[in-house]
Amino acid sequence: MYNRMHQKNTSERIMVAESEIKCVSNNKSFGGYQKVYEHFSNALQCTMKFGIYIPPSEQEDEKFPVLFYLSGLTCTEQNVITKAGFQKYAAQYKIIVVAPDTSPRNCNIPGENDTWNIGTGASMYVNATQEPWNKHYQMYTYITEELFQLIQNNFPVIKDKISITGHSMGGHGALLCSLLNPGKFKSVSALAPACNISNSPTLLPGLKTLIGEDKEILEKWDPTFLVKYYDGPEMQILIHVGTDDEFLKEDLLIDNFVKAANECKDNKIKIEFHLEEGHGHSYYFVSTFIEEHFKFHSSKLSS
Ligand SMILES: N[C@@H](CCC(=O)N[C@@H](CSC=O)C(=O)NCC(=O)O)C(=O)O
Repeated sequence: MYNRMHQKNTSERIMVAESEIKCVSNNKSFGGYQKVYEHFSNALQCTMKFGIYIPPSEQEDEKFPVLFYLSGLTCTEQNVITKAGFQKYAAQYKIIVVAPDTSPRNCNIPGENDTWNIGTGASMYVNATQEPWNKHYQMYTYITEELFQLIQNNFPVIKDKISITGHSMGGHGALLCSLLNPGKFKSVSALAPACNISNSPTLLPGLKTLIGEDKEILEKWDPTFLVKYYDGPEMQILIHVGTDDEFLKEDLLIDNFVKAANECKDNKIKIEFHLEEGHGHSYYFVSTFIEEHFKFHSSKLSS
């Protein structure tokens, strides 16, 4: 099956236990292939797309570590694969990069497309409990179980070498998935992450829509609350953010996360924080520092 991954045509269909995945685009890039697949998600009960970059291989059946990249509000799988310029580093460090979409789509939920920070493109990477969102908005399960397994079942993956990163709401997602699953990810990093979602004026409306208003429940999905009680293996977290990031002061609340991480017992959380002069929130910032994140993850994935 691995060899089929490098076929030039895009009509390949790969049968998996859960559902068929279909390659809908395939572009050669830095010796590897940037592909986009489409499949029906059982967790989300809708059709989803994900990007996957397969690095160049030197021998048949070569397997690679994996980096999940979670994107932010308004994104699809396309933003990072067309704007971040990561393929050069994924090829250099021989890492598969998985770029999921940011939410279920076309679920016919009233209001799903009304605003940029609620519903479509705004899953907050949580499992919704509120009707009617809960039938489809199970993005935490999609990322940490369904897609996590699908990638291992269908691509040349080294199964215990999987890391996670993300930008903005996706940075929140990367911190959330790693803190709730101690040891599942070899490393975690984030670019301009939303660290304290239950206090973020921009992200809280989308979160409340999905899981309600109960403060205790909101905090269960908030990395700044979770990190205090983290009791897994020691975790080093690389974070970059720009001084001119429009969301820095009111929405990202990175200082709250760092303060809470310092309260974690046995000092298990070590944060390498970079405040970058003059940078904003966009993919011009992401593409500037993405190489640092590949270097960081490569050092952990190869250990
Ligand atoms: N309000 C604007 C800005 C939206 C925006 O900046 N989205 C960021 C993520 S914000 C938190 O997750 C982003 O990644 N945009 C995609 C891109 O390609 O820049 C709007 O409505 O667009």
